[in-house]
Amino acid sequence: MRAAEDAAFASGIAQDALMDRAGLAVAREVRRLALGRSVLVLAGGGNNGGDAFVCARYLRQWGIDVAVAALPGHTEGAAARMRAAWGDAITDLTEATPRPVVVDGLFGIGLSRPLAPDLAGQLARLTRDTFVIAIDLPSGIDADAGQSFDGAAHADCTIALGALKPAHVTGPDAARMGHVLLADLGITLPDAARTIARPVIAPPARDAHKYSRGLVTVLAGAMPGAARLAAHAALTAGAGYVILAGDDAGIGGPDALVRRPLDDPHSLLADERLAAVLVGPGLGRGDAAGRLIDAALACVAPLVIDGDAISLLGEAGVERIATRSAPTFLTPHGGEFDRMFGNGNGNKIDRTAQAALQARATIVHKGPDTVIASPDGTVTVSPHALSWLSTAGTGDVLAGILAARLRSGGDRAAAEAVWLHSRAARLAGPAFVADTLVDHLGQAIAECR
Ligand SMILES: NC(=O)C1=CN([C@@H]2O[C@H](COP(=O)(O)OP(=O)(O)OC[C@H]3O[C@@H](n4cnc5c(N)ncnc54)[C@H](OP(=O)(O)O)[C@@H]3O)[C@@H](O)[C@H]2O)[C@H](O)CC1
Ligand SMILES: [K+]
Repeated sequence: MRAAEDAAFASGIAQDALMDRAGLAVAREVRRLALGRSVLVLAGGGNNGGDAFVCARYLRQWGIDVAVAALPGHTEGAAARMRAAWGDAITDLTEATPRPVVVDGLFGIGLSRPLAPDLAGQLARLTRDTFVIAIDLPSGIDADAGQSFDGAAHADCTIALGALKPAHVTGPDAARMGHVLLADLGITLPDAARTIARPVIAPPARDAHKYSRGLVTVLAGAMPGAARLAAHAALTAGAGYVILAGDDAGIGGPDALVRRPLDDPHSLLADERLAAVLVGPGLGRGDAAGRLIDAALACVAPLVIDGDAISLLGEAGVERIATRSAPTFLTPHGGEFDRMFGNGNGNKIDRTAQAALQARATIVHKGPDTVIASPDGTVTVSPHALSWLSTAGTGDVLAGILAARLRSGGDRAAAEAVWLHSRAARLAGPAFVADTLVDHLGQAIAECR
C-alpha cells in the first residue's frame, strides 16, 4: 500500500486529493450505515486521523449530527490541513462521550506498537455498545498480520482503503474487522495476493471420456476411511476414473470407485494415463506409509500430498519435493505446515509464498484463512471459511477435490478446489459430517458457470 501510494504521488496525485477520496469513501459508508443516528469520529495524529477529519467534514456538510474527538499532540502535512479544514469543535479523547455510531480513525497502517493501556481503555469505553466503523483498520492492529497486539479495537464494519491488507484476511485480528468493505481509491496496485473468487468451470468436452476427464489414484493406509472419503470426493468433483488402492480399502464407498491392491505401488503409479496421485489421508506413520510416500514421490504424475504424508516427510521432505519433475501440491493445516517449513516469522501469506518457492510446489495452507501459494509467485487467500469445517475428514475431502481438479483446472486447480470445498460447506451447513460435503459438490460446481 505504501508503494502504491508513493507511485500515485509520483504520478501527480496530490496527497490532499487522495486523503479526500479516502475520507469521502468512508463518509459515504458512514452515512449509509448510520441511518440518521448521531456520529462520533475519533481522529489520530497521522493520516488515518486525516481521513477521519475529511469524513467528519462531509458528514457535517450532509446535515448529519457529528462530533470529533482527537488525540492530543502535533499533526502535520495533509492530516493537519484536513484538521484545519474541519474548523469546528474538537474534544479531547478522554472527555468524549460515546454516540450510537463511532468512527475509529485513530490509527491505520502506521501503527508501530501496541496501544498504551490508557488509550486502549479509552477506546474500549467509547466503542462499547456502539456501532463501530473503522477507517482502514480497527486501531491497534498490525496491518501486516505479523503479530497480534493486546488492547486493539474491534469494529462492526471496516472500510479498507485502496486494498485489503494482510490483517483483513489472515491471522487472529481478521475476526476484529466485522464486515470488511473495500473502498477503491483509484490508484494502481502492485501485483499482490488476491482473495478467492468463484471459479468458472466448463462442462466436460463433448468427446470427453473417463481418461480425458482424469484418472486419479488415491493411496490408502492405516485408516482407509479417510482415503475412501477423499476418493469419493474426487469422483464427485469431476474426475473421470478413481482408483482407491490399499489392502483393506474395499469396504463401503460408492461402487464407481475402482479398488486395487497396493502390493506393487511403483507399477500402479507408472500408469501414463494418471492425472493425479493422492497420498496422505489416513496414511498412518509406520514403515508401510514411508514406502508409499517414496513410491508417490518417484512417480511422474502430478501429486497431492496431504495429512500424515506431510508430517512424515517433515523438513527433510522439502528438498525431495523440490526435485520432483511433475507438479506437486501440498495441503497442510497449520501444524503440518510448521512440521515441514518451521513456524518462522511473518504472516501466513508470506510464509506460505516462501514455502512454495522452497518446495517448488503449490501449497494450500489450510485454516479459517486458507492461503494458496504457487511456485510462480501467485498467492490467493480464501479468508472466510465456515468454522463448522473444523472437523475430522473435511481435509480429506479437500485433498480429493484437488486431485480431481488437476486435469482440467491446471494452475487454477487449487483455487477451484478450495472454493468448491468452502461452498459445499455452506450448502451443507451448519453442523455437517465431512461425508455430507461430498453430496453438495454437484450443486457447488453448478454455480461455477
Ligand atoms: N499516505 C496518504 O496520503 C494516505 C493515507 N491514508 C490513510 O493513512 C493511514 C496511514 O497513515 P500514517 O500516517 O502512515 O499512519 P497512522 O495514521 O495509522 O498512524 C501514524 C501515527 O500514529 C503514531 N503511532 C503509531 N503507533 C502508535 C501507538 N501504538 N500509540 C500511539 N501512537 C502511535 C505514529 O507515531 P510514531 O511514534 O510511531 O511515529 C504516527 O504519528 C492509512 O491507514 C489510511 O487510513 C489514506 O487512505 C489515503 C491517503
Ligand atoms: K482506524
